[in-house]
Amino acid sequence: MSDKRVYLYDSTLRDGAQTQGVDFSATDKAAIAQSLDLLGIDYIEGGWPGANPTDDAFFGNPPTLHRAKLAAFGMTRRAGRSADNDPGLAPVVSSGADVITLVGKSWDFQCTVALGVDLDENLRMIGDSIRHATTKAKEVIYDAEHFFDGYKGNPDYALKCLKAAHDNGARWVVLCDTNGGTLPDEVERIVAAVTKVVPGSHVGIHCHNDTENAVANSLAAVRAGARQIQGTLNGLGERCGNANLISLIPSLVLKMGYETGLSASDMTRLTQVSRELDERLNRAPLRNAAYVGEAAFAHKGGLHVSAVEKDPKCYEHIAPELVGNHRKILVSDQAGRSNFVARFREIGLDIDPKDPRIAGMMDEVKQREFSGYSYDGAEASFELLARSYLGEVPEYYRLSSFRVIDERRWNARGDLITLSEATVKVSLRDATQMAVAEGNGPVNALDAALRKVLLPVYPELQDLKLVDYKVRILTPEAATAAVTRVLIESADRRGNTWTTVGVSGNVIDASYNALRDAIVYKLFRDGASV
Ligand SMILES: CC(=O)SCCNC(=O)CCNC(=O)[C@H](O)C(C)(C)COP(=O)(O)OP(=O)(O)OC[C@H]1O[C@@H](n2cnc3c(N)ncnc32)[C@H](O)[C@@H]1OP(=O)(O)O
Ligand SMILES: CC(=O)C(=O)O
Repeated sequence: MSDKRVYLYDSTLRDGAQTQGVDFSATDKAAIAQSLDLLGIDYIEGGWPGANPTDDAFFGNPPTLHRAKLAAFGMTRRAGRSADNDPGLAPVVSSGADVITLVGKSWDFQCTVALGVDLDENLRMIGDSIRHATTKAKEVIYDAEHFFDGYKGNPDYALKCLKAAHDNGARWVVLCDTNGGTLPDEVERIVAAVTKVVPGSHVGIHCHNDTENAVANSLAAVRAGARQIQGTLNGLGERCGNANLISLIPSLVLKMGYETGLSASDMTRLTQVSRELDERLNRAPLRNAAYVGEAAFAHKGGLHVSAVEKDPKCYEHIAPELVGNHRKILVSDQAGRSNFVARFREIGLDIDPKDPRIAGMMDEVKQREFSGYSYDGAEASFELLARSYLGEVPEYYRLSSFRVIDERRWNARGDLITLSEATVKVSLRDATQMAVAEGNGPVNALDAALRKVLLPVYPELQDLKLVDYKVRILTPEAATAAVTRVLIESADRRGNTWTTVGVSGNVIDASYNALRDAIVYKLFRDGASV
């Protein structure tokens, strides 16, 4: 095996499950394991058999893996027990997993304080447990908890712990920066010292992100000779998390020239895998996530876009496609002509880059951004603005007025309820039409009334769904008189999504503006006839 091969060990389902706010079901775990397997990760740590019913259910019916080895996690035997008579160790070693990973102490301070055992007994706990595990699984790994703190305090003892594991059959000894306080230069120095005792091809690294250095520390360990990296998807994990495999893998492969189990085509799935995890956790993906974030290759500054148009290398450290991401050109008050021209090309708007109307459009966007609009997250409103400026957007309807009433009252059953009612009046194909609708809130009522009046003429709107509604206060110092910005995300059944923006000192008015753009954009995209 090449000296450049680094093995990836994913702990999303174990250390990741220790993240505040994360609670995987056994089904979640199976789906994530399959996604990691497809990606080309070498080891997938499924959890701790015997620790909770979810992990028991997962190991009771493990997913079929084609490329990865499944690892079961546990701790070394309790003090004073034998390894084959330890009720905590038993479910781990009999889990049927290909690999058993046992965490054990390697910091003398932890032995005396946390375990309350003498240092020799801890060495026996490690050796006995590892030896016992080797009789039950094909491969055994020792996670040396607090290794770096231990090494700094008592290097001889920390190394003895590694030797106890290695000499008793551990395939890997993994140096854990459990408290996450070690810096890259220390990691590199200490790992280099360890490889004089245990060969680097048997040394792994497990870093926590408490100083935001988990990825840098893992890369430093590899530089010093370690050949296994433990980490998690999107950096999940106890406290500040673990080393983020999603950003670590491309750095390791594309920048440092190491090999992993991922092929170049597997790497193009990184963005998808990262976002699928966020989707499962019901949280928004981090926009500025390295490599895979929506903003990782988004260009906003006019100078940047002008140069990226000539050669993307001017402002991109790698081609976004290598990790399955894509380039994005934003239009905002930071934009120059190049941003506009690039954006027009993206939306298929045919305009000569030298057209003098572009300057007028730029002024209008900058003025609107000054008043609170933000177009870099509301592409559909920008497209409507640009196309309207060029006279391409028909007037599908003209709003004459709307009125919204909120009422809080007791109903006949004695419950306190709040209802909204909206009335809209529009001119539509030369006739005035009016509709009234109720909703659980004013925007909901307004949306319902607009649909009621527009649907008979534009059946396309049947297929318009509002999927997200966000309000941001732009002038909090003005308290309840503040200017608000509303962003609405809409979707249709074909899977198209688009975002629109509205701004006003009145939140209903701002919502109407964003709602109007959402409707008009849908009609325009569908080619609705006026
Ligand atoms: C660095 C890490 O992230 S390691 C992984 C940490 N993950 C978790 O803890 C999640 C899963 N853990 C659990 O579900 C529970 O803690 C269990 C089932 C493992 C143990 O639960 P309990 O038996 O109730 O023990 P509890 O968690 O309160 O305390 C841990 C015990 O293990 C002992 N212990 C801790 N580490 C080790 C070790 N490496 N080897 C042997 N014993 C250990 C502690 O001294 C303590 O013993 P005590 O009960 O005699 O005081
Ligand atoms: C094993 C582990 O999770 C740690 O030491 O951080």
